[in-house]
Amino acid sequence: MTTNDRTHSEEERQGEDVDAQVSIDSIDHQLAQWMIRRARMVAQQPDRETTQAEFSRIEALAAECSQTGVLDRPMISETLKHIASACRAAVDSQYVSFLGPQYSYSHLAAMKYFGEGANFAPVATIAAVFESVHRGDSRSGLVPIENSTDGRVVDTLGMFVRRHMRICGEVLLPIHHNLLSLSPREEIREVQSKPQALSQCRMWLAGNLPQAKLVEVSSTTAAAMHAADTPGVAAVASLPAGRKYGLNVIGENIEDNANNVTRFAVLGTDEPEPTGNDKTSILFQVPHRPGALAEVMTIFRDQSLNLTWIESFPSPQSRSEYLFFVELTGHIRHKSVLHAVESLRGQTTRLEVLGSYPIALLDEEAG
Ligand SMILES: O=C(O)C(=O)C[C@]1(C(=O)O)C=C[C@@H](O)C=C1
Repeated sequence: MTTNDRTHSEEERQGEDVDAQVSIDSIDHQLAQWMIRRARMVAQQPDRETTQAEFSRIEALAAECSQTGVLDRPMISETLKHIASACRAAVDSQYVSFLGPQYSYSHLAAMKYFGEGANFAPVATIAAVFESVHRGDSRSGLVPIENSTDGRVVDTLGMFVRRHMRICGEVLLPIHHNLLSLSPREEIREVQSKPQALSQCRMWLAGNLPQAKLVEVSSTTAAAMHAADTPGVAAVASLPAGRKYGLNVIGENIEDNANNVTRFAVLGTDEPEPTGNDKTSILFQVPHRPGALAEVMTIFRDQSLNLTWIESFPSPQSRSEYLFFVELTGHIRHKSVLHAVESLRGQTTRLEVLGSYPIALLDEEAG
């Protein structure tokens, strides 16, 4: 018998004893009292563990408790994370901003990273997320940066170029789009969504609604709101957005690539410690002369750094000059990363280390 088996059988025995003595109502009372006690305890801890450390602890606990076979692991971990984030929000009025309204994919990613109980501040554009964090109205922000089908999110990269902003984490979210409307499919004359979402469903829309006009709006949830106001209009948006606005699901999982995943960057000033599985994001500009970029690339090669992403972006200042976004595995506190950054200083006209943070995994990769 392992320690775990012993713990579980003891818990099960205790569970049976409880069942014999108390009612569900009294268990609810106790749960509520423990939640209040937890929030008070959080308030008394000025040096609280980070949300991500807390969530890792909760994941491990959920995995252990799910072995009883009574409640499954995601149910236990999501509920505990919800309580943990609500306890934080109760004692700390820091906001997380994202491209809203509620139930946009950015909101779903923010809930995955910060927990459902966090204080959220939806805003109307990606630029407004950056401004909110820059002004200090929000402590953190969450922005889409890259999609597996559609590539980089231009609005986000453009804001990194214009605003000095740090990245302190990332979230990977599988994106399953839905066609949502009050009207039946044959009456849909217009499909609205954010350009990225329309692009991720381009083939499905061309094949299934070839006559419909495609209209770009500020977010997928904005599209769902319009579809709820106007018969004949459909939205490409999340299922929770469709539920919120009372829309019918006309088509489910309409993304062209079943493995459609968007990566979100978490904006904020936190500086996560190395975990052993980190990446570093860098933004730089090289002098406008032949071979300048090739020379910079040798710096990464010489330090044996593995580049996981590279994107070029036109400089807003000078036509035909480019900035480069690079992500590499490793933390800025690792010698090889630090040496590379020091060498880059001598060979670039602009250099920003956006941040070092843990590499995100999809739920199925995390186990
Ligand atoms: O409109 C939303 O729901 C968003 O959160 C934005 C966004 C994006 O721009 O990439 C996020 C994820 C999906 O890829 C589609 C849309």
